[in-house]
Amino acid sequence: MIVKVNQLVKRYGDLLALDHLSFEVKQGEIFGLLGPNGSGKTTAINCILSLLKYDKGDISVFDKPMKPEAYDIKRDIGIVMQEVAVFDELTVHGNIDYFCGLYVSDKKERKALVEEAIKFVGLEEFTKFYPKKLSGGLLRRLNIACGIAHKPKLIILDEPTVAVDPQSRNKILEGIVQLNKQGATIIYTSHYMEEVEQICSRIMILDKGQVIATGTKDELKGMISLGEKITVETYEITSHQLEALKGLPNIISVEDLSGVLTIRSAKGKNNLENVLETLKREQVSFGKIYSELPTLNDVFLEITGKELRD
Ligand SMILES: Nc1ncnc2c1ncn2[C@@H]1O[C@H](COP(=O)(O)OP(=O)(O)OP(=O)(O)O)[C@@H](O)[C@H]1O
Repeated sequence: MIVKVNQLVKRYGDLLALDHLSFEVKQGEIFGLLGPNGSGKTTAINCILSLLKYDKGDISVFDKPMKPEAYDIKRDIGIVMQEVAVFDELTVHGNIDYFCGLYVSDKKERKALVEEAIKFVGLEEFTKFYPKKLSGGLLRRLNIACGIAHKPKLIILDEPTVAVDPQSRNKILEGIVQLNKQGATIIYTSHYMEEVEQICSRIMILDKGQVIATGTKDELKGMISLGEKITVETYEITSHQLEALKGLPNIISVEDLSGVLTIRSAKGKNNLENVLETLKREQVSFGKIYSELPTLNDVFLEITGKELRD
């Protein structure tokens, strides 16, 4: 096991930030930690890294107990924290070389690793730039290069795409998948469900320091009753017509919000076909109609009763 967290409890004064949290990260996974702001993601990461003292529980990394002085373990971990942490006095190249140098003393080996990291995050044209001259997205990419240049076995990224432009965001996500393909196990925290769905092989959903659910995205979606969400833009709909839709098989709910119908149905075949037939039969005039599968937000909503997004 790459990481094992057992019954972790962390309090900040009266606030219970982690409430008997247990989970495991296996070799080769991109493990997603998904939760709204304040759910305890950063606290969990800081405990795993022994940056934070906790009240109860055990943590092991690479099957060894994790402690503040476990330098042999720390050497094989790459960290990309939420806050960009680079030196303003050093150039892009200088920063990556500095951080890589903390782990790799051989000059020739380090030179190759630094070059590779620069190429990897696509900062070739900016190697002589100082951090202050970089855009937010490029700065994040530099932050990532500093965390991964020494080729760690475990890479922990805490919300690396917050406030990043779409181009850099895609570059970062592609890069994470690439690092994983090259053999690194990844822990990825985010409150963006789309990103987590896109890249993570397994996802743990956190809320108020507790595990809400864990599984692949399909397993998580299979845990809820919602199977499909059909949206219909109607011009006008009578209560009789609404009742006809509500009476269809597998329907969970039909909501009418100023002419936009949201029809939620349980897993089952032909939901869209049945809705279309009913609209036609009941002579409901409508514009757009589209069907969507459940998202991780729907999973969160059904389990906790609130939205994942703030
Ligand atoms: N140093 C601290 N002192 C007191 N409370 C804290 C401290 N750090 C975090 N908290 C609180 O602990 C809870 C968990 O915070 P944490 O930062 O771990 O959540 P998060 O899921 O990482 O959120 P975000 O996405 O906003 O970073 C929150 O209620 C937060 O306000």
